[in-house]
Amino acid sequence: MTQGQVRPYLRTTALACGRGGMPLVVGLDLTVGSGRCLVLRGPNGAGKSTLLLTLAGLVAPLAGTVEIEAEDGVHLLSHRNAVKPRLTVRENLDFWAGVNGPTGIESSAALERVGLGAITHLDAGYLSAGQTRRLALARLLVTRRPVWLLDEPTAALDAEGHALVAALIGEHLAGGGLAVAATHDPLALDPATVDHLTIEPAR
Ligand SMILES: Nc1ncnc2c1ncn2[C@@H]1O[C@H](COP(=O)(O)OP(=O)(O)OP(=O)(O)O)[C@@H](O)[C@H]1O
Repeated sequence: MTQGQVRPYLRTTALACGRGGMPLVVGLDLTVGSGRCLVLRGPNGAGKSTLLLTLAGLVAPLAGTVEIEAEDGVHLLSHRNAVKPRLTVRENLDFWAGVNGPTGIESSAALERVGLGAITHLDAGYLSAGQTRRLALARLLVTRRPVWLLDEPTAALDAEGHALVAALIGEHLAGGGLAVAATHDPLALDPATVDHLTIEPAR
């Protein structure tokens, strides 16, 4: 974080969220501060993605509030990778830098970082599942955002990709950011920076 920047935080108060009017998570009081990662766990269908979408403001809460203090907004990495198959890998990233603002590292550096440096010219439609996920991760790097909401960030990634995700989150936290990550995989983060929340399935 640069001097003078507001330290980000995310807070929910008596939050209830769900889909189709059906509550999945109720009475949630959370605070996630700068330098912290909240790891969400729970079985398929418990409501982790729904909670992340609610935190992102894309699904309205059934009750309670979500408060996010962050000067530059939020990144949501969802199941959908938001990759345009007819654009090259590089064009995809430049598109997102244009939409979100090129406030992070250069597209070429971001693509090197996620292991796609040799195929920046390739149409994104030709990427493998793991390569597509890596391209989505590069989007987090080309625009600096203090709050990362990550839904299954390691989905489709190999062992080296899992380590990459842990390293990227670790650097984000060390830079003063915060993250909420839903995952079924182990995330090799510094335990001192991590809090855990298990979402139990609604009865
Ligand atoms: N638009 C919708 N309308 C009604 N129900 C929905 C809608 N979208 C999702 N659901 C339901 O909401 C529940 C929670 O789904 P959600 O994707 O949040 O679970 P999750 O914990 O992220 O699961 P997973 O671990 O499989 O990713 C599921 O039962 C799902 O079928």
